[in-house]
Order: sequence, then C-alpha cells, then structure tokens
Amino acid sequence: MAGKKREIQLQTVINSQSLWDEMLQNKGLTVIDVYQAWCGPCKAMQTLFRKLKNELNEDEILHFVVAEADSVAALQPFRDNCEPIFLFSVNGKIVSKIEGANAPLVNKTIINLVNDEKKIAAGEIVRPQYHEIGLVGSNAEVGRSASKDTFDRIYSIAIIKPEARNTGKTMEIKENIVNAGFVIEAEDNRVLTENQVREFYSQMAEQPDFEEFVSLMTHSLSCVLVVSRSSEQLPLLEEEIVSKSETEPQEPSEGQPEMDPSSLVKKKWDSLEEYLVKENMHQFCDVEEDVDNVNKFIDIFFPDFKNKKLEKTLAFLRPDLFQEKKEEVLNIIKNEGFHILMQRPVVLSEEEARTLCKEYENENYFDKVIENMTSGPSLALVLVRENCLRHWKELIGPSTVGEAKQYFTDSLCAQFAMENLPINQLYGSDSPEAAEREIQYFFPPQNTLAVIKPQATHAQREMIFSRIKEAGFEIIQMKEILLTKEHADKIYYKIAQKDFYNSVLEVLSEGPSLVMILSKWNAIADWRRLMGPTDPSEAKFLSPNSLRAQFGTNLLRNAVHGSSNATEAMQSINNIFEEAVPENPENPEEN
Ligand SMILES: Nc1ncnc2c1ncn2[C@@H]1O[C@H](COP(=O)(O)OP(=O)(O)OP(=O)(O)O)[C@@H](O)[C@H]1O
Repeated sequence: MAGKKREIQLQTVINSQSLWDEMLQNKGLTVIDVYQAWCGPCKAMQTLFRKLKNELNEDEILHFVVAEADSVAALQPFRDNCEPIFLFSVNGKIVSKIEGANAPLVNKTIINLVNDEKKIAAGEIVRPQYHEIGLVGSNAEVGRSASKDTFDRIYSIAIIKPEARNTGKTMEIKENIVNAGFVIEAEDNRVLTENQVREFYSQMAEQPDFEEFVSLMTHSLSCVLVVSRSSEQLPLLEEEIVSKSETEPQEPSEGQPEMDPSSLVKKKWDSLEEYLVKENMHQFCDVEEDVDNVNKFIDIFFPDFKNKKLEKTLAFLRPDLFQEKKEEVLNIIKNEGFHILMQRPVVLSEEEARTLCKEYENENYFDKVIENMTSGPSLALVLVRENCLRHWKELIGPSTVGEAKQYFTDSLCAQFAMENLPINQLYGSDSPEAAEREIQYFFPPQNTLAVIKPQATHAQREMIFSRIKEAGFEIIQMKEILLTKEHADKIYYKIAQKDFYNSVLEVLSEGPSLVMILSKWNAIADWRRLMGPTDPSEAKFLSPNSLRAQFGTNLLRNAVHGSSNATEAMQSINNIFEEAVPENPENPEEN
C-alpha cells in the first residue's frame, strides 16, 4: 500500500480530456506515461522517474503524469497499443515520443530537456524551436528522439478441412504455419454449419460441385484458426535460415524428441495463402485474408476473441536461478496473474544455448554464458495471461544486470542477479511469433486416446470439454461410438483377460461413448493426472478436482478412460481411428 501511495504522489493521474488540457498548462517539462486501462501504467519505469525526481529536485519544471489512453480524446491514436508510450510535453507542446520501456533513452531525454529548461530560465540559451508532434495519425511519427515503433498485426482466418483432419494432417499444417513465422492466435475444432460454409466459400458458390462440397465440409470436424503476422519487416531472409541450418547440424539430446534449433530463427511471409500455396498445403487449408471478411469471420467463429485476448510466452529460468530460487520465482509468477500452462526442466545443447542467448553474442562473457546455460537444467515454462508478453518482459526487466541495477531496481533481473554472470537469469520471448516457435520447440505435442464413457450426461460432457481446453489439450479427432466388444478389445486389450472385463464391456454397452485423440506436450501423463485415480471414491479423497472424482460414480462407471503409456496410446489410436495420425515422439518426458 505504501508503494501505491508513493506512485500516486509521483505521477498525477490524467483520466479525462479536461484534465489533459489542464496538464498542458504545466510550466517546464511534463513526462507523460500513456497507458491502457487493461494493462495499467508502466511499473518498470516508476523507479527511474522516482530517482530522477529526487536527484534532479526540479519540482517546478519537472512533472510526471500517467494518462489513460481510453479516457483522453487526444490520446485516441494510442488506444489498443500494447507497448508503453512516453510523451514529453514542454510548456504544453508535445516535443518527443518514445515507444517501449527504453529506460536509458527516457532517462537521457528527461535530463536533456530539464537541462534546456534550466539554461533557458538562467538566460543562458533561448528556447529552442521544438517541432511539435501531432498525435493524430502519428503512430510512426517521431520527434526529437524515439526508440522503436510498434507494428500492427495482420490477421487471417484459416480452415483446415475435414479431409485433412481425418488424415491426421492438422498438427503438421499447424507446425509448418508456426515455423513459417505466423502466430496461431486462436483455434477451434468444430463441425461447420451449412451457413458458415456457404458464407466462407461464397466465391465458389457457382461451381458445379459446390453442393457436394458443402455436404463434405459439414459432415465432420474442421479446425478453424485465427492466424496473425506482424506487419514489421523481419531482418532474416529464408535463404539465410536455410544456410544456417545446413551448416550447423544438430543431434537431439538424449530422451528428448528430435528438435531442430533452426526453427527458433525468425522467418517471414507476407501472406498465409501465399505460403500455403508455395508449400503445397493449400488443398488442405483455406484462407481468408480480406480485412473486412476476416473481422466478420472472427466474430462468427470466435465471438470472445476481441474482448479477452490471452497471450502465451515462453519463459526460462536459467540453471543457477532454477537450482537456487525456483519456488520463490514461481510464487511471483502466480502472484502476477500468470497461469503456468506447461513446465519442464531442460538441459540445453550448445547450439540451443547459442540460439537463445544470441543477444549476448558480442559480449566478452558470451562463452561463459554458453558454458553456464549448458551446465545443468534450466526451467522452461509456458505462461498465459492477458498482455502476457509485455507484462513478463516488464517484470523480468532488461537483459543485463548492469542496466537493471541502474534503471529497473524492482525488476526480477535486479532482484535475482547472480554474481558469476552479468545477465538476466530469466528469459521471455521477444514477440508473439518467437513465442509460438519457442513453445512448439520446447513443448512438442504428444497424442493420447481419451474416452468419455456413456454414463456422462450432456452437461457433464460439456464440463469435461471445458476442463480439457483449460488444461491446454487440443482435441485433434473425435467420434461418438457405441463401444461394442470388438471396439473395446481395441482399447482395453491389456485387461481382456481380467475377471472384471465382462463388467467393463457391459458398462460400455449402456450407450455411445465419445472417443477422442487429445494432443499437447506430455498429453498421456497430463490426461491421466486430470482423470485422477481409477476408483472415484479414492479420487474424491486423493484428487478432489479430478474428472473421476467429480463425474465418476463407482469403479466401473468412472467417467473417463486414457491410455497408460506411449505404446498403448499409439496402438489404441491406430485401432480406433484407422486413418493415419502423426506418431508420438519416442520416449516422451514426464513433467
Ligand atoms: N478391480 C476392478 N474391478 C472392477 N473394475 C475394474 C477394476 N479395476 C479396473 N476396473 C475397470 O476397468 C477399467 C480399466 O482398468 P485399468 O486397470 O486399465 O485402469 P485405468 O488405467 O485407471 O483406467 P482406464 O484404462 O479406464 O483409463 C477401469 O477404468 C475400471 O473401470
């Protein structure tokens, strides 16, 4: 609470146009932190502002304010901007703008402008003719100094057709899309309605076989994706990536599915459609890229998408921090409102360390960084939250301890600095694209077979679906079948000799079951954990939130089934879904 009080005293709150107009009457320099109601002012910079206020001691000519973009009409151009923006007003004129929490640049700008004001007051110089920045339509306009511009995201809607889903191509297509530098912002596996198909494919309506096509598209699940890309031109060209991966081959480390670190490198395509055509995937996946249509279909398929945007980032605790202060850091992560979707210890290979620590490659301590990063397990985490990337980056602070201790003393970088290495002990992805690639790399998906048994009511099925989604599983295939003995033998072959097997068959014959292929990192173990112990009465005691505790009634009517290991998962999936499904990586690790 004391900290909050100091913040209020440090920065005046501007949350209406009239307060904004009043603020422009300030004499001297006013530093304006433009923020969005949904993410709050930039906490990371408040330490710097407090330090400058105390050190410069110029309260007459140096003012700090926070201005909420949504409540001030003049700040309309900055609404929905996910980076912090700092404006510098001198005697009511906005003379400079900095995008991003660039502490050294903000520090320098304030000191220069305050020094100018002091010299003007002392009659040493005449007031410079500052170029005033127009705010309207000025997102890319820069005054005296600026750091980096933010870039809009460009969205497409993609539909992976039933035919591709049924032949197990969904995962491969999604993996390729992510590796090509796109971000999958949302996805849903659903049976499209006739209207949806007619609307999405309206340009094909005149084609002779359109009716047949509509019927094919509405007979089983499609996978609908919202895909985005940055409008920024990324520096690496495809050829550079190819030559890099060819010259630096990579052996997978033991016990880990084969991964290619070159997939962590940025790639860039201007259009999803163009990419799919070039890679011969367009017959499986249709794309809409027209802005108005994309907006329309986002509203149809993902009505909540524009309200609540949960983001993911890859986070890393480097080996020393992981070993010494893991619990402390995990508590901070939870208290900051992040949901830990997945986590695993991972020992980096040298090439992986070099790719992930590229920002330090010109430093004289780079070899030490690599040695440290490969010396033992780091903890890789997938964090989820609204405004996740920015919040995590702000929380961990800059990449070096020196900068953190000077400008971001509250950051985790400063707080958890280790003596032997001058780098941030925590890592976060730089962009949504990097997050997608890095998550896919460190958490490659695995398949498991799951069954919702016949006794689950419609409402219970819905609740189980929500739990499946919440836990980060993707349902890659699903069918409703009455599990006859012939079917059950394909799933339960390992208990076929048990004396209770006939009772199991009887219970399964009470109605149709929902059989699914679930996919995610460590899916087999995580699904079993979500199901809970076999006997619901034991589950209620040992794992009260588990599905069997909540929806099972007795040992036989225990709501759900799941494969026990990778071999069983593969066999039962192949037995039940005769179509080809991508195989599980060998020897998957447990969390
Ligand atoms: N001793 C028993 N008596 C009666 N039914 C049993 C008994 N043990 C297991 N079952 C039933 O047989 C099913 C398969 O048994 P298994 O030993 O494979 O347990 P599980 O692996 O926890 O469950 P599942 O295979 O369904 O995920 C259980 O889900 C349960 O309904």
